[in-house]
Amino acid sequence: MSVLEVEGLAKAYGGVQALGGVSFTVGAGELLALIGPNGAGKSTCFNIVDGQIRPDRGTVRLAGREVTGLPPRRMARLGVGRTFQIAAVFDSLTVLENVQAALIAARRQTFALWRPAATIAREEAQHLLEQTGMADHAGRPASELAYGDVKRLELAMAIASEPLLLLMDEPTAGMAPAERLALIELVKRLTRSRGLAVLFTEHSMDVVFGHADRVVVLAGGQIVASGDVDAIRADPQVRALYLGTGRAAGGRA
Ligand SMILES: Nc1ncnc2c1ncn2[C@@H]1O[C@H](COP(=O)(O)OP(=O)(O)OP(=O)(O)O)[C@@H](O)[C@H]1O
Repeated sequence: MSVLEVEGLAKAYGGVQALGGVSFTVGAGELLALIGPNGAGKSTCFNIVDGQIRPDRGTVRLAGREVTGLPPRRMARLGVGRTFQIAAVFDSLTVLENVQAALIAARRQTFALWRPAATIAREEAQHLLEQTGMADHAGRPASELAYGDVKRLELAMAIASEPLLLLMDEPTAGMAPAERLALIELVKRLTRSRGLAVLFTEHSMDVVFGHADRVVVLAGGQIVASGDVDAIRADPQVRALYLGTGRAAGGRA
């Protein structure tokens, strides 16, 4: 059974058909890239899957259960996590405290008065930092981190809630090429080791073609191609779509 199954998703804004009937699945342990030119409908698709907007038509199923149109809080509780282009970490907390806060929020725990906050979920937080290669930074304020480390911290926080599905909006935006590849390799390792399903948007084609298991290409709200990276790379429609952008297979100029 797929972790995420979307079928016939459609959404119009006034006269603009942002999505015109989109269907795809993401399985456990799979890294699926959703790519396409600006305005293709990627964000609309993400926003439907995490409950921020309701589709006009179509269904969203999570682990076999229909969840179409549920609000974001319910989606989050059912196992949909999301990271945004702009990292959402607390600058004034340490790296470890940020992950502790994410664990506490995920469990809807409150700070027990008789228990110092610093001890709550400390070991699990440390474990998550180890898994994301951030253990050496545990005691540093998040404000001091380099950008690539902020993204790794954000990833540790995102998996703290043990999502079934993680949506990642351009996870490597603003990173240097080597850093981009290191981050997506980490995402892929976590995807495999945790059996996570990851759906990500990405403008860097080196990231997509180097690491995605499958790619879905959207244009004008429709899927124009989907398949493994070799099939997508060779697809004449995809090549035509991206030709003239100055990159081998697309991307923001
Ligand atoms: N709230 C909105 N109101 C009106 N039109 C919208 C709204 N959100 C998106 N659109 C339109 O729907 C279409 C799809 O937009 P969407 O943001 O989903 O594309 P995208 O692939 O995420 O683009 P980008 O790569 O630029 O983020 C575009 O034509 C966009 O202008």
